[in-house]
Amino acid sequence: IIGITVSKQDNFSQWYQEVVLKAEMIEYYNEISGFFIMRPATMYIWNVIRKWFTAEIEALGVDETNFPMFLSAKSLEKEKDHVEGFAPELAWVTKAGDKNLEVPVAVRPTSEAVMYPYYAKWIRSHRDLPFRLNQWNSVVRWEAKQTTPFLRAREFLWQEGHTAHLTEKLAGEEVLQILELYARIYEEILAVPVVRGKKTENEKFAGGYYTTTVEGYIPSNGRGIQGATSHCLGQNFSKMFDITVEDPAEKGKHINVWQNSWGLSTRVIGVMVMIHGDDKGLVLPPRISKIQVIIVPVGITKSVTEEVKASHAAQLQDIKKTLLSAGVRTDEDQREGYTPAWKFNDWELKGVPLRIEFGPKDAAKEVVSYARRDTGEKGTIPIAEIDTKVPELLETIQKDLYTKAKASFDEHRVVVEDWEKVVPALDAKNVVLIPFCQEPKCEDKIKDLTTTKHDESPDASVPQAPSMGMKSLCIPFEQPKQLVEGTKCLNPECQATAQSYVMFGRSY
Ligand SMILES: O=C1CCCN[C@@H]1CCCn1cnc2cc(F)c(F)cc2c1=O
Ligand SMILES: [Mg+2]
Repeated sequence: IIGITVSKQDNFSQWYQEVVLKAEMIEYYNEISGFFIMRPATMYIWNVIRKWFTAEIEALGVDETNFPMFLSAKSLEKEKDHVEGFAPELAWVTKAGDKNLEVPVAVRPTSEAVMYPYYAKWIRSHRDLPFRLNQWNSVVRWEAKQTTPFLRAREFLWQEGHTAHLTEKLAGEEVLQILELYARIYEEILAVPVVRGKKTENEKFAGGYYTTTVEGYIPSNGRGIQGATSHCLGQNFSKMFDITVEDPAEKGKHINVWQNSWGLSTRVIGVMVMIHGDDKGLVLPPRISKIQVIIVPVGITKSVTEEVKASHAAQLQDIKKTLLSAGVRTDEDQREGYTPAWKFNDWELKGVPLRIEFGPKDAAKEVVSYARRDTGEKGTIPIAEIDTKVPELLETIQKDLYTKAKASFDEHRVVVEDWEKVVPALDAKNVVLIPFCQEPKCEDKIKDLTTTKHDESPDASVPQAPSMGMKSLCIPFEQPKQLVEGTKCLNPECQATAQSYVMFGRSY
């Protein structure tokens, strides 16, 4: 096994590709670019998330559904004004066998247009509300930009929830309930901190009314990344698709329902890899690690007597059984012909959070030796205490991973109230919180003003690589501080009054 050949610091994008490949999470689908094969290590993580989220939304009264994967041009037509921007991403089927299809069909990039004609049919009375369906599937978006595993693929797994409510208030409550579930997936399961907020007009889903989002931060390049979105669609789609109920307050009157749609995709796995991984490879939070503890036998040299070998082997089995019955996902590495060191590297590459080394010396002292994957810390635990100490250690690892990532995000999320300090802050791998007027045109201008074209650097001898401008990431629900009355928008070319602090950054 050759490990990761580049350092995360020096070559982040190659580091990332090597980690997802060598940790056996992904295989490139070489037949067609932009598609990736998700292997068991990935599907284990996705299924932990799916099980947890399914239980939570079932408790909210959401049912599961499964709609066809193809869209007719006719139903796409209904949402044409906001879909036109997406048209280049649509994949079309034009033939079946050697016959052209009368009417080409599109592969779903999302399922509003597939589902909502049937919402119109099924939702008649206010007693049908709230109407809530969720489906787990894959969608296809023929991305033009460079693709990368998990973060930007032409097909990805996600869940898409689509709900209908009687009032804006009821819809709004659910939008935030789901957003909080997304935040918990990141924070409690993936040990990744996120900022909760609302997208600006420029960044929201154009077909919707407003978009709420959880935003992540990638320390390696200081970029923001959209983690998952929960949209209130308002009555936009119920007007397009004529989804109405009789007004309970006024007989004969019909009202368009208020809808939400919310989605979280396998992108979450890429975010987790980028944040926790290191130069030895993947680092998995215990909550999502298929193997939480790997036991590696050590010290079985030629000089060890058969008798010691036998008792050591028996004790190792006891240790494994004790951990398994303590609810720890435990395995042993008995591969012949590989040194312990080789095995250590292999399991470190695959991100197993805790290694237990057990040899005759440990047996004699009635301890196990351990090594934490996240910090490398080593120690020993009395065999008599492993059923409590090992689960505790795994919990500590989960918490420490989150705490470390949270500290990094908090340190690199800075309030900037002097325009000159914005680009330097971005260059120092920060996302910034600036007083902002929230005008779309102003946001476009800010992106422009913060895009440094090459050769604009002071001494042209060192042509500064062009760096992308900053986009708005979200309007944080939790504002960093009270905005002083009358504060101006930070954009020097804008005279408008700032509405709030808005988080901006270079982003994925
Ligand atoms: O983001 C979500 C959550 C789950 C349900 N859908 C919403 C909005 C999806 C926004 N969106 C996102 N991407 C798209 C790509 C396309 F090619 C296209 F035709 C339409 C879309 C498109 O509507
Ligand atoms: Mg897109």
